[in-house]
Amino acid sequence: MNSDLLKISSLSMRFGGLLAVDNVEFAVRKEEVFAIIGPNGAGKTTVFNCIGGFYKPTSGLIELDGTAIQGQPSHKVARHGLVRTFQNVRLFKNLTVLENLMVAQHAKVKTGILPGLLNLKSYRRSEEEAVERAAVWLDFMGLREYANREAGNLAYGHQRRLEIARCMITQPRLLMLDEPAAGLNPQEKRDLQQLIDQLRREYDVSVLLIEHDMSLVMGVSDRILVMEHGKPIALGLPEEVRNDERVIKAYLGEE
Ligand SMILES: Nc1ncnc2c1ncn2[C@@H]1O[C@H](COP(=O)(O)OP(=O)(O)OP(=O)(O)O)[C@@H](O)[C@H]1O
Repeated sequence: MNSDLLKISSLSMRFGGLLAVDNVEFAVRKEEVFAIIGPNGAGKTTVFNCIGGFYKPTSGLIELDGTAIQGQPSHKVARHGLVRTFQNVRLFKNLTVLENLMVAQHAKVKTGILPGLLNLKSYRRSEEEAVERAAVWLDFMGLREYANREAGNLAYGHQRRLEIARCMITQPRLLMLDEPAAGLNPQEKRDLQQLIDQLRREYDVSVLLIEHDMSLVMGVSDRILVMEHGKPIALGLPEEVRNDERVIKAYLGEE
């Protein structure tokens, strides 16, 4: 049985004369939390952008459960069950918290102009179901009391949780988190670690994250890929990576 959900082979991305990602290979297993770390400019975000359909890789293969997805735009990639958050939270800031969760489900709600105008029963039912799903995620994330507040007015930590809820409500197979701990206080970081753990356990989702916060990475990841200058320099369990000479050198060299 193949337990790999996402498989990256010989991935390279060139920007003009710069080889930002140089022959990267790794696989994320089903229900695994997999982190990519590395000093600034190592190529982590570029790998993310290739996987998420924001960049067309110069070469290489990206497979999700056996289906090649490289070069597909992000909305198509999302249909395969791969969704992401962003380094700087991206929400519809003028919409309420609940509305953000409703918009995220547009692909599931039976919309279409005619059924909506006629207020058909099937349309109403599917909208009710979407509200019910949103309520479940509001509770799960501790955001119910903010349901009718504009997303842009939420505390930053809550915005981050809403962004993750907005991904999870689409029932993804792979959740990609781009520096989810950035801007969070120590308590919020501990909550985030618990949250990631819980999502994987209860929702069978694999998590791929980029993160600079080492305590979160070491605490939550099953395996870690370390990149430097576009190349993978280590891949293994947290304790293996932590003690790897090349990794220590890459990080010390940064300071
Ligand atoms: N769109 C782009 N055009 C040109 N160069 C780019 C582009 N995106 C990234 N780069 C370059 O590619 C290299 C890798 O950048 P990338 O953002 O992937 O690194 P990173 O590991 O995510 O860094 P950080 O931790 O600072 O976010 C850098 O030298 C960067 O300047």
